[in-house]
Amino acid sequence: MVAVYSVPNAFSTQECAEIIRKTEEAPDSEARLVGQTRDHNLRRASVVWLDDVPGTTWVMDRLISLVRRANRERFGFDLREFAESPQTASYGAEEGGHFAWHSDIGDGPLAGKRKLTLVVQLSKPGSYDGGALEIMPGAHVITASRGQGSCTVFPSFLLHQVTPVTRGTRKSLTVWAHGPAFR
Ligand SMILES: O=C(O)CCC(=O)C(=O)O
Ligand SMILES: [Fe+2]
Repeated sequence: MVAVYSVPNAFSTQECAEIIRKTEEAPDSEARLVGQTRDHNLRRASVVWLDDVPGTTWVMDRLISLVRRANRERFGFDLREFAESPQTASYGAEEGGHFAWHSDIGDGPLAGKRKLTLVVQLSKPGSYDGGALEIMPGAHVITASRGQGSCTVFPSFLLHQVTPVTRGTRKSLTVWAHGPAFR
């Protein structure tokens, strides 16, 4: 089984631009980690919760159908709900934007039920350097497509990272699908 499922052009260039424009109008918060700690060595990014951005229901609808498709075609996990708002993250070179190796499954009531993680690349690949999304399903690291609008889905327990952004800004959109905890 290939551990990472990807869909190129899951969102069009215009749709990515629309999501960026709408989230930039919303106030952002410095990224908090699973468990609400703030560890800048682990992650530096600013985050907007999509539920706080008006007029983005269509985005959630698209994300849900992408997760359903990935789960049907690849993972077959017991998924029950989308218990957390999708999150847009902005990783800027000036702030040293990055997210070190981590798993998305945490101790909290919601983070403990995460089963699939879906990430959409919102930025044009040439607009930033670094900022690669890397996933480690085993001995090898898989680098997610950088294509704007591409979507990458993987089990939330897999270690993954965003390498430091060294030029420009990388924006991404993440959503989790939840279900009974893995045993
Ligand atoms: O921005 C990304 O590509 C990954 C985000 C992430 O790993 C997370 O929010 O848990
Ligand atoms: Fe993550």
